Amino acid sequence: MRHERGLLIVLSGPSGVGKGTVRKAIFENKDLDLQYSISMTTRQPREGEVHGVDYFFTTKEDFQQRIGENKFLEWAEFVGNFYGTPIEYVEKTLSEGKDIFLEIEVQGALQVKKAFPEGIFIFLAPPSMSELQNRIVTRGTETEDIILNRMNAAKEEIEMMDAYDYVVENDQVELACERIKAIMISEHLKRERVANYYKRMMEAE
Ligand SMILES: Nc1ncnc2c1ncn2[C@@H]1O[C@H](COP(=O)(O)OP(=O)(O)OP(=O)(O)O)[C@@H](O)[C@H]1O
Ligand SMILES: Nc1nc2c(ncn2[C@@H]2O[C@H](COP(=O)(O)O)[C@@H](O)[C@H]2O)c(=O)[nH]1
Repeated sequence: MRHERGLLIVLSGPSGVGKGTVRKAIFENKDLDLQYSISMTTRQPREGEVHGVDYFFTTKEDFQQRIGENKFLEWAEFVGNFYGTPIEYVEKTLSEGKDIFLEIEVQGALQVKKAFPEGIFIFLAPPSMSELQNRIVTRGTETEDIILNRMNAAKEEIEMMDAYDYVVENDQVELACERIKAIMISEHLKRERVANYYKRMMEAE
């Protein structure tokens, strides 16, 4: 039996920890029937990024107008750019009983937790700060200044780990994926058990 609304899963953590890499690996498994929430950003596209696949790229003016129109479930300014989760797709997906997966930074995740306390909040943690820096440098997409700012943000973000339901270390991509899949399966089973229990109670009355 499937509960009526889908699950909202938030994967968060510092820049460069591997959220995108792990998320793409999770989405390779089509059995999970998971929808990805494509964020909107004012950041310039990186080489190879596609509008409507990686992000919806937009201007600061358009982003600010959307904030005024309450078009975001959450939004945040992160190291000089705006990022936000379009609310309409999230609501539509959940109301169709499908699970939705958000990959966002920490300020945004905490906003979502207030709006959706029933969501599943997963913090992806690096094996060490030096490995985090190594990953973001090796990715080769950011300037030295931006890397420094993102590493400074990472120190504050790591302090918020306690606010999450789960902490998953991304030591190896395959292991991190397996841990996240196990969390999602276990959360589904828990909700099904609760729903079945209530159904039995109602039938017994
Ligand atoms: N477990 C891992 N071991 C080694 N390298 C990894 C691992 N996971 C990801 N990486 C590498 O680390 C770099 C950063 O990964 P990725 O872009 O997925 O991070 P991110 O958290 O999505 O970053 P951002 O928040 O800036 O978008 C990439 O070059 C990726 O290949
Ligand atoms: N609060 C939000 N954060 C988001 C969203 N989409 C992505 N992000 C996070 O921003 C940083 C930087 O991303 P990058 O692509 O410029 O490296 C990273 O932690 C993303 O996960 C969002 O909609 N809201």
